[in-house]
Amino acid sequence: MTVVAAALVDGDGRVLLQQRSPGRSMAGLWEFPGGKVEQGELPETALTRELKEELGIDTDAAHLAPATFASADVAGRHMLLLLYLCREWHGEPRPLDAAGLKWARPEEMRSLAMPPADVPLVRLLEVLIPAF
Ligand SMILES: Nc1nc2c([nH]c(=O)n2[C@H]2C[C@H](O)[C@@H](COP(=O)(O)OP(=O)(O)OP(=O)(O)O)O2)c(=O)[nH]1
Repeated sequence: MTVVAAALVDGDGRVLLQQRSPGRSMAGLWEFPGGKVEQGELPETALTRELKEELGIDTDAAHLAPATFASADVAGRHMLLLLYLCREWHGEPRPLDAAGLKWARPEEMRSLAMPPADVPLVRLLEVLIPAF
């Protein structure tokens, strides 16, 4: 399965995380907004769709910059997670599909419970989004 996710970065270098809702796999963990790419769908189209569904924001594929990826087994299935950086969007993110939203500096994410596949991604974000 291919999963696309976004690190939405604000003007202070903070990244938006959402908390997985009760009843879902990995409930309570903090993840990057996104989801599964559907059959025949372009990854950027899937991510734009997921960001609209989950956060109510509008994004343009031109503002989705490929950042890194994770390759991991999730519940017995292979998952390839493509992480994009996004610094421009329209609208105020709302938790339409999540238990909550949180803006966090990459170094703050180390103390948050996140899916195992996300841990190496966070290390890279610390480099990509320097403190200022
Ligand atoms: N959106 C997102 N998904 C992630 C991250 N890390 C990670 O392992 N995943 C996994 C969780 C899910 O298995 C899958 C994302 O698909 P989804 O969000 O559409 O999955 P879902 O909860 O509807 O379905 P399921 O896993 O309960 O079957 O990728 C992440 O940072 N963001």
